[in-house]
Amino acid sequence: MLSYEKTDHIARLTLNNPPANALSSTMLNELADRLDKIEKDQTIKVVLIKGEGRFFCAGADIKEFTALQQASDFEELSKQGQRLFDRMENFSVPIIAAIHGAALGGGLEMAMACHIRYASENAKLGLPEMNLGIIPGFAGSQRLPRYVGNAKAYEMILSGAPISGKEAVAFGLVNKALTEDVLFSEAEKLASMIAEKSKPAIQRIMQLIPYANTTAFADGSNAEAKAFGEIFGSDDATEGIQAFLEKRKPIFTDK
Ligand SMILES: C/C=C/C(=O)SCCNC(=O)CCNC(=O)[C@H](O)C(C)(C)COP(=O)(O)OP(=O)(O)OC[C@H]1O[C@@H](n2cnc3c(N)ncnc32)[C@H](O)[C@@H]1OP(=O)(O)O
Repeated sequence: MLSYEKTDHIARLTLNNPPANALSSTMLNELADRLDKIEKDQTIKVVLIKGEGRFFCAGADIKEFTALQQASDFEELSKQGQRLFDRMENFSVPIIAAIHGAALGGGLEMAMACHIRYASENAKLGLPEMNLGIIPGFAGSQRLPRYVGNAKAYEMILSGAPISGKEAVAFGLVNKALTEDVLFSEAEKLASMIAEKSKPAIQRIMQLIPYANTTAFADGSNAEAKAFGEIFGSDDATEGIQAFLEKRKPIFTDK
C-alpha cells in the first residue's frame, strides 16, 4: 500500500492504494511504521511523498466508515490520523509532498502536515467532508486556517469546494504550482538540494520552526476529534456516506 525506496539520502514514499490512494487504517499504520524506520536511519535527510495513479490522495477511506459504529470509534480514527500527522509535522526529517490530481479531505490534511508542498497547477485541493455530512477530522479545521487565513478556510470548509494548485499558491497553501509533467522532477530537484545539506543543520531547523506553533492548536485538535466522533451519529452523515457510495446526490435533513 505504501511503496518505499531510498537513494542519495532521499526516502521516497508512494501511496499506492487504488483507486483513490485512500488513507485506510492499514495505510495509516504503514505510514506510522515507515516513519519509525526513517527516523532510525541516520542517512536519510529528506522524505518525498507522492501518490500513484490519477491523484495524490482522496482522503480517509469512506468505504471503511461503514464498518465503524460508535462515536468513540470515529473519535479514535480521528485521533489516529491526528497523531500521525502531528508526528509528520514535528518530524526530524523534512517531508515534501508532490501533489498531482487531487488532495482531498485526509489527503489534504496529510499534505498540510508536510513541510513543503508542490502541486500541479490543475490539482484539486480541498476539504469536502461537509459534502458527506461530516467535518474534517485529521486536524484540517486547525491547519487549513493557519495556511490560508480564516476567511478562506471558512469558505473552503463550508462550501466543500476545492481550489486549484494555482489558487493554492496564491493563498500560501502550497509552495509552488507546476505543470504536471515537471511536478515530480521539480520536487526531486528540491529534495536533492536539501539532501546536500548537513544533517545536524537540517535537524536543528526541524526543531526550531515548530516553536512557532501554539498550544491552542492541540486544544483545537482535541475538540475536533470529539466533534468528529459526535457528527457521525447524525442522520446526514449516514445519508452523505451512503449517497457517495451509491454515486448519487445526498438529501440532507439537517439532523
Ligand atoms: C478524517 C478524514 C475524513 C475524510 O478524509 S472523508 C473523505 C474526504 N474525501 C472525499 O470526500 C473525496 C471523495 N472522492 C471524490 O470526490 C472523487 O472520488 C475524486 C474527486 C477523488 C475522483 O473523482 P472521479 O475521478 O470522478 O472518480 P470516482 O469515480 O469518484 O472515484 C474513483 C474510485 O475511487 C473511490 N474513492 C474516491 N474517493 C474515495 C475515498 N475517500 N474513500 C474510498 N474510496 C474513494 C470511488 O468510490 C471510486 O471507486 P469505484 O471505482 O469502486 O466506484
